Amino acid sequence: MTTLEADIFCADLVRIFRVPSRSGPGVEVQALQGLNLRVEPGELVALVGASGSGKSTLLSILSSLDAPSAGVAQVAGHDLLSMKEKERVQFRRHSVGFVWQQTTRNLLPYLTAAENIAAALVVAGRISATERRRRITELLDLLDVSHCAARRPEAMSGGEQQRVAIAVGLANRPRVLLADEPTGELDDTTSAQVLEAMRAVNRELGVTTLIVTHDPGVSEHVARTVQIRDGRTSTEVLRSTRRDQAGAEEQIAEEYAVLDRVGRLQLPDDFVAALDLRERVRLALEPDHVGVWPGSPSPSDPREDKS
Ligand SMILES: Nc1ncnc2c1ncn2[C@@H]1O[C@H](COP(=O)(O)OP(=O)(O)OP(=O)(O)O)[C@@H](O)[C@H]1O
Repeated sequence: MTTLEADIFCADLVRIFRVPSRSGPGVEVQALQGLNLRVEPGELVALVGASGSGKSTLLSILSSLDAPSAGVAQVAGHDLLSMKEKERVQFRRHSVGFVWQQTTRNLLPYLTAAENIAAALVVAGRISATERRRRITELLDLLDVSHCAARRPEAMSGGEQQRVAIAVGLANRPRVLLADEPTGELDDTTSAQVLEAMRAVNRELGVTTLIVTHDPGVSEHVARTVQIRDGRTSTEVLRSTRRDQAGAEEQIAEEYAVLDRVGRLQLPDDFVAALDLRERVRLALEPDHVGVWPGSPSPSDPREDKS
């Protein structure tokens, strides 16, 4: 296991919440159960999971708002478990940018778009007025919201607010951009525009981007989607484009299961349902793959055919 060059690296990450109870010793909720995730510099990854799967818990840890109970968590070269307060402030100002679902968390309501970006620049350190103006213009152009420069959030659409929020998140040239349900409050068309904007900044600035969402539709906009289930990453879908024999472009989506360090993997729900797999399955090691069959012998089992 190596963290070399990864911009986001989690290994065996565990987060346990202790919930007190008046009548007894209380209960423990294991929100993350040994999560593994590696995101390379410049990647754009969507982390998709149902409600309660651990998405917000992971994002709180990656953004240093919360600390894990055990495991390894590193972002942009910072070790989140050993980080002291001074480093945490630097980390949040310079190494990561954030885009949250609620606009009120992203933008100050009494400032215009340009002033919101200026505020992020000023908080992070000394910057000349000329450089500040240049950076604001550059970011508003990049996110295609120059027309919102002098508007407050209340005078912008939901999609414009989120694109300005991305500009604010990128103001101090972070290595990593973390987005929590950035399209959660938007309709489908506007969501697609915001995701396209994130793709553009990822492509043009090379900023490593992690989008956390419950919306499986996001996976159509990114090359890599990681599924989180029960506090663990379970499967991944990798999308690529290739040319068929006639030279036409075709989109390919391939599903992979995540194998953890001790050899565990989760089968996708639809695979389990299709073969009615339950309780135990039969395994066979073949020269180039592992076969998985329902526990009871079935006519489709190749080993049955041989006998
Ligand atoms: N502060 C807390 N105290 C106790 N349990 C918690 C706490 N925060 C989260 N949990 C539990 O941890 C699990 C994961 O929660 P989390 O909020 O990370 O899921 P999520 O995937 O973000 O869900 P949603 O999409 O609904 O926000 C859930 O069972 C949740 O009830």
